[in-house]
Amino acid sequence: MRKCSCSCLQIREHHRKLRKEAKKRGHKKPKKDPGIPSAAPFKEELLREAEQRKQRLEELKQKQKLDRQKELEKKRKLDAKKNAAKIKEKTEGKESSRKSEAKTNKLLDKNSKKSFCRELKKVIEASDVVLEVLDARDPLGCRCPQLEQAICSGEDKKLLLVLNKIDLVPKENLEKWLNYLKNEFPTVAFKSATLLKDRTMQEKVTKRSARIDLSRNTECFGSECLLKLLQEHCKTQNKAIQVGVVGFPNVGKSSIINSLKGARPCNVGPARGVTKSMQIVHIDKQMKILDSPSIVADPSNNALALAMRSIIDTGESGLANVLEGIDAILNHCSKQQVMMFYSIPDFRNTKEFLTLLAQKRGMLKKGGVPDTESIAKLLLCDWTGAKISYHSQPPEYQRLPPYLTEDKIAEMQKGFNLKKLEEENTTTVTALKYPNLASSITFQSAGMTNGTIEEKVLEEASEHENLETGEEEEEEKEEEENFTESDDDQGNGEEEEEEKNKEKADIPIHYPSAWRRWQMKMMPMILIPTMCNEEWAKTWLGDYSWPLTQS
Ligand SMILES: Nc1nc2c(ncn2[C@@H]2O[C@H](COP(=O)(O)OP(=O)(O)OP(=O)(O)O)[C@@H](O)[C@H]2O)c(=O)[nH]1
Repeated sequence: MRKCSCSCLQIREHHRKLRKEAKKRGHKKPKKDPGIPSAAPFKEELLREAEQRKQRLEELKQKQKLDRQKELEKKRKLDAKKNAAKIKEKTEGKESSRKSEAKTNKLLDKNSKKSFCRELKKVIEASDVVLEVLDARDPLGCRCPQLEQAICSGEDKKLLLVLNKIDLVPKENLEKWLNYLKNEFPTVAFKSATLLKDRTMQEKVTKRSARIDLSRNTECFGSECLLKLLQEHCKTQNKAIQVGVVGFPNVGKSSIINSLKGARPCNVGPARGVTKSMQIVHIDKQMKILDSPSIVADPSNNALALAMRSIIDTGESGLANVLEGIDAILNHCSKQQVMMFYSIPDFRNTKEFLTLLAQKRGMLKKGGVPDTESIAKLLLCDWTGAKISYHSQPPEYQRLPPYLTEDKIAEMQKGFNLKKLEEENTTTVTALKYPNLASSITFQSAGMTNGTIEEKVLEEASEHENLETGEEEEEEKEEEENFTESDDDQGNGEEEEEEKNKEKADIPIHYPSAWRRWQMKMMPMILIPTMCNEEWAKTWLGDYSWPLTQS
């Protein structure tokens, strides 16, 4: 008992202390709402009202909560929209930069095509004799009727055909072609030296000669025959002559010049379009040889001609052309032979062929995906390069092109010792090793390839293209504008609604306490009768009733 009374006292003492300290700090306890006195009239009504008000308050709170949630959702949506817009801007930026890149590429392409034309024209105009270089694997496909016509129509110009890369076709096929071509223009069988000695090469050769036999690549065939032919013509002319070397890309123009010179003054490579401008090479006092950039293939050519004879853009934008090119090549070859040559199983289409080949050669992208694009580019280079052996057959019936009459043929042959040429050709043919017919892929030529010789033609084509691309761009712009306008309209409507909701949510709500509300309600009931009746006032208000009663 004692213990308990002691602890009670201590607690009371503690509470007193706390109250004292609070008083000192001036902190008063908040007054409690006394509520409605139980004797008050209309109590139940007031309580009901209070209940209703509570309910309304709850509803309002709920509504405000919902509004806030809506607002948050809208904010989130807006943020998402902004982010999407940013991403779109970025991608559009990239796209536009890609577009501009493509445009510049196109421009470069156009400019280079123009300069190729210009340089080729210079070479043709400056030449007394023009050598049209043909790839022995598809001689007809390497002939350009526009070029031949331009030379035939010019006075005192001679045109010779040089059948290059004869080491890549079967002997019997080569002979057939020589017999066919000699009926139109004097033709020289040729095999260029593909690995010519310069200082760096000599070092390599001495180091590696023990292992690799380079004689096949360093030796050239037909150069003596060609040089003799040109020198004889030079004698008949009684002046120094200039010999232009022309042809489609990769036919071996520069390699022929290097072989004639016995050195490497001209750049050679497996890529197309290595030579970009006219290059003069002095053979002797009487003869200069002019290297030229390739003939620009006309876009109106069929897919095969474009694949084999044009400088295809191997960038991203030109990928479709590369695949189309491979497709065209495969369609013009014997499938069985292609399968044998590449040692791959049967394939249904070009894509499958490229996939199989990429897998076989280990050309894989990240995750082991076959790199079909790279293998396609490589193949395209291979088919005009220095390795693959394929052959096409000359047409059964020889039909002369319209610009080539019998008289013109005789005129072109004049001044050349054709008998000697034939003899020299046969010695060249017999001196070389050839692939056998079975191992060489049979290829179906697409015929002569149209080329663009005149710069004017290119300009007209580019103007036409510009007009088309301009129209396309305008259409794109219009579409974009329509899209953004409709987007803006939607956005404005939503924003207005949001603002209205915000205004509604911002209205402050003050709720008086229950006691205050009771007072307010009861005030007129007390005041009106007291103002009218002195007795009532005295009983209700006592001494405070005098100002009311006096008035
Ligand atoms: N097997 C073989 N390959 C050759 C022969 N002549 C040229 N080549 C190869 O063919 C490819 C193209 O040779 P280029 O001399 O650069 O051909 P181009 O016509 O000057 O090429 P562009 O300058 O691009 O027009 C090179 O890889 C040469 O090594 C040849 O007689 N036999």
